[in-house]
Amino acid sequence: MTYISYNHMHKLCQQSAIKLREANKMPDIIVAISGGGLIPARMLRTFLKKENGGKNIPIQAIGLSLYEDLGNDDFKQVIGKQVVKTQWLDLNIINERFGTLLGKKILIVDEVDDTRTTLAYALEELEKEVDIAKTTQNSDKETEFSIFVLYNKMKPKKKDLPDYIMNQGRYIVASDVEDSWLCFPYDSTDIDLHTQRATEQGNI
Ligand SMILES: O=P(O)(O)OC[C@H]1O[C@H](OP(=O)(O)OP(=O)(O)O)[C@H](O)[C@@H]1O
Repeated sequence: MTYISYNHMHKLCQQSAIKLREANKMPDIIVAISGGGLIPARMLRTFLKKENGGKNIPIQAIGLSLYEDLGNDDFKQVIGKQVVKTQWLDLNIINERFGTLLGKKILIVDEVDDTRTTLAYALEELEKEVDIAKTTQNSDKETEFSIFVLYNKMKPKKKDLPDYIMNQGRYIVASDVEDSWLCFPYDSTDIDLHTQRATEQGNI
């Protein structure tokens, strides 16, 4: 098990904000995948603001949850894992506030890329929103998606991200980690013990 401290997440966000600016990937809008993506998104915003000349970058949240479908058939214990939307963008508010999604740089943020199922789903669904906006607004303006994760587990993935994400510097990872169980501080019921374990493992 790998114990992660708040400090570790915070410092990775600090380093990553610099990387994002240097790679010209400063977003117009952050889309955080709730729940785990909310925390790095907020930490990152602090440092992106610094890199962005003091201008805050808005965070929108989407809720995605991995749902293990156990099915009803006694012989099939686990059919597979699918993603369930628990919250989605309010496009009325986005359009009112930002004009449109089109032409924007959008950074999708999550805390961990495990099987990549959630990220692939998030991107696909957000791309659908862009396609709808292009049709309704009669525009061919592109929206530039990038993805930021704090921890990428180095393991075979169940889903792929498109080449335009992987090959154009649009998949930004703060830390590549071994495939072990990651214990995040917000899941802990004893934060002092948790932080002590994270410190012993050097994740501080
Ligand atoms: O790469 P994957 O295999 O798709 O897994 C990664 C996802 O799993 C966790 O979310 P979870 O569904 O557990 O919800 P939570 O963020 O609310 O804890 C995590 O926050 C990622 O979004």
